[in-house]
Amino acid sequence: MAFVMKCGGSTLAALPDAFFGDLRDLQESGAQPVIVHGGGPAINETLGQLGIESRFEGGLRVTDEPTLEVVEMVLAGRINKQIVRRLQQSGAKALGLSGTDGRLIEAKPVANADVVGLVGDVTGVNAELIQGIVALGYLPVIAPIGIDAAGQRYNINADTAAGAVASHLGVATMIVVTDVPGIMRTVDGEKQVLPQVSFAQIEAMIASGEIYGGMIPKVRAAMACLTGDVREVLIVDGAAPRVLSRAVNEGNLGTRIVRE
Ligand SMILES: Nc1ncnc2c1ncn2[C@@H]1O[C@H](COP(=O)(O)OP(=O)(O)O)[C@@H](O)[C@H]1O
Ligand SMILES: CC(=O)N[C@@H](CCC(=O)OP(=O)(O)O)C(=O)O
Repeated sequence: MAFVMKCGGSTLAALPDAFFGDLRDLQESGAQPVIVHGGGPAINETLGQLGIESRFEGGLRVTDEPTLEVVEMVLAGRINKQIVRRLQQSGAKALGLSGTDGRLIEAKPVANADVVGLVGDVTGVNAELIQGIVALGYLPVIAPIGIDAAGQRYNINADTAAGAVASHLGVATMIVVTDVPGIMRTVDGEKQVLPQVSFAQIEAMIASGEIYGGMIPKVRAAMACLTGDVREVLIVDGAAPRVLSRAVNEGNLGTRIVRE
């Protein structure tokens, strides 16, 4: 029972060892996790250190050549290897790759490339390569950099990349691990987690501003991947104890988005 887990940069640094132990247990029990990770805050940090200004348009980082150089360095280098090391420390077998390795993530420029630059949409995923790595007993850890036929690389939002990997692999579940307990709504001045949301509710919450910023690419990626084999997307908090095994085995935490 394979599943794709997207791990956001918002929560990566704070994830406890137990989170990786949980992944090891799931791998050992035959659950076949595949990880796609982000790293937005770490990219911001390095861009800042290098004095490169950065901004977002509609949730996507405006990416020119020097920015892309840093995005690849941070995601495919520092963050990807950090996750692989932590998994290995927990006793899991992990293999880190960027979306350019083995043409794992094929991409094309996004529709508004004139505004955001070298940002990609996924056109294909080398599912055979991922399945081969899983069959060897390794947990694939994928950085969201894409490549086109001409060899041009692209910066891809990690939620978008994870949704595309889930679709192309044909897994039933995608789990989005972030720094909030799910999609929240304020009712009578009190913040509540929505256990389930419909596509219509999502659109209404985006329109009203109740879903904003980094949550927008998550819900868009969720709705986009809930078309083929993918049956559910769970948005959960990385800091919650045993969050992954509870999501996989019980399913009743965070916010669930299902196919309509
Ligand atoms: N309705 C909402 N419920 C919960 N979080 C929301 C909502 N709308 C926007 N957000 C924001 O989305 C953030 C998660 O997105 P982001 O920071 O991009 O995380 P990640 O790095 O995990 O992708 C939350 O920390 C919160 O600030
Ligand atoms: C095009 C685009 O915006 N790419 C993202 C890739 C990393 C990412 O998505 O990281 P999080 O999951 O931590 O947000 C970026 O440059 O920040």
